[in-house]
Amino acid sequence: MSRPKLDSTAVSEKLASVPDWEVDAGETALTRHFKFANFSEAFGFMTRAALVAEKLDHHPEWKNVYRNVEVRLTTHDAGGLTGLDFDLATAMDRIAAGTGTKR
Ligand SMILES: C[C@H](O)[C@H](O)[C@H]1CNC2=NC(N)=NC(=O)C2=N1
Repeated sequence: MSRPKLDSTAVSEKLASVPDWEVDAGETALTRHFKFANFSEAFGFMTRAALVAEKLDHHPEWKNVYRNVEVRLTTHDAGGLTGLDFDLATAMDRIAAGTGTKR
């Protein structure tokens, strides 16, 4: 699935719907740090998010340390941010909200 790279205006507009995420200076990626109650919650989040990512055919760059999950979203094919990154960010927010996220 090919999506157009978003310009600065579109990125700003879409960021309003995922306020817990940050955009890097070059507007190439969305990042968010999730902190869960324990490792099981963190890994459960990753498992559920992985299934959504596979369904979207859009995959996160992420790192898990104990109950922390660092996520970076970018569209490699487009060399920047596309609607898919915001779709996956929205899905991750929804999943985390259901698992007792601690920030
Ligand atoms: C062939 C397949 O659709 C592509 O390689 C997909 C897979 N997952 C992907 N994930 C991300 N984050 N960016 C991509 O450009 C991408 N491309």
